[in-house]
Amino acid sequence: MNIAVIGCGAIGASVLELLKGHAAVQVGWVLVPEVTDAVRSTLARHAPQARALPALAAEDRPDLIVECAGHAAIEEHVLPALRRGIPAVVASIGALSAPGMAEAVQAAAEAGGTQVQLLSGAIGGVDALAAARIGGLDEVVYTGRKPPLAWTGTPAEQRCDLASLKKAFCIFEGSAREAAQLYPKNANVAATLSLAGMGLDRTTVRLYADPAVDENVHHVAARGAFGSMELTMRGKPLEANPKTSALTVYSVVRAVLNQATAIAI
Ligand SMILES: NC(=O)C1=CN([C@@H]2O[C@H](COP(=O)(O)OP(=O)(O)OC[C@H]3O[C@@H](n4cnc5c(N)ncnc54)[C@H](OP(=O)(O)O)[C@@H]3O)[C@@H](O)[C@H]2O)C=CC1
Ligand SMILES: O=C([O-])CC(=O)C(=O)O
Repeated sequence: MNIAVIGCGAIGASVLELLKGHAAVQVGWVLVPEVTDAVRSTLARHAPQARALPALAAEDRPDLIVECAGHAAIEEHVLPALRRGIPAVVASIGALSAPGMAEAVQAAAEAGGTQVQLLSGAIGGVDALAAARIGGLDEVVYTGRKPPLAWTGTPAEQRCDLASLKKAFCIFEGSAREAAQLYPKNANVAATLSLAGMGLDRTTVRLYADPAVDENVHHVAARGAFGSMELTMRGKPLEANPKTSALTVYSVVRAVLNQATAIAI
């Protein structure tokens, strides 16, 4: 299988490293806005066969595109690939909270006769929640808690002084749709849980900057016809980006390998 990886940041570089040497999967393309020295160096170490480009050319036809770049990459790369019939796996789930974007993704996949897989990323239990939805859900509440540093460059900076926080501070309470729009790099899990469960407008989200934690802590509680579930993930952040949990990388690699092996789990 010859794949294109979109993004070569904290997730993309780690994905390239973990896929290196897998006989069944070759990375043929890495799509980035600009081919910097850092990108060249990552490719030299982990994917020397790959070509780094700002976009696929018309004659480039990967078997799968793997998005780990950010919300803008959905419109820029994923929609055109889907329309061409190239399947995709996507990490930036929060992008689907923008008006009309979920419909655009669906229309592009249908036009190309292909499928896009929304990855579970930093959270677990998505399988259980999506199954529970079939029977009917009454409530889903997601609470995300990250160290103050992980909220730099976000609207949380206007809500509190992140550097001097002494105790947990609730920087957001509202719907998953609003959370994903305000915190595109920190609320993909909120969007994932709501797309699997009760939808972007009916899923309650609370986000905390918490100096007492050094991991990215995700808690989900759900009730419905199936019974109830409660799950806490304590994800180790990636060194290259404290906003992102390492499990996101493993989730991307799992999805790619599942497409290339005889038994998928
Ligand atoms: N589902 C989940 O649980 C999670 C999802 N995510 C999603 O994954 C994304 C990437 O995370 P992470 O690797 O930590 O972020 P980084 O900022 O470390 O890396 C992003 C990479 O994508 C590139 N990029 C940005 N925009 C585009 C674009 N339009 N087309 C192609 N490449 C682009 C960047 O290039 P440059 O540096 O040149 O801008 C950079 O190489 C996040 O923005 C988030 O949306 C993250 C964590 C969890
Ligand atoms: O990686 C994480 O812990 C989750 C994350 O950033 C997000 O939900 O966007």
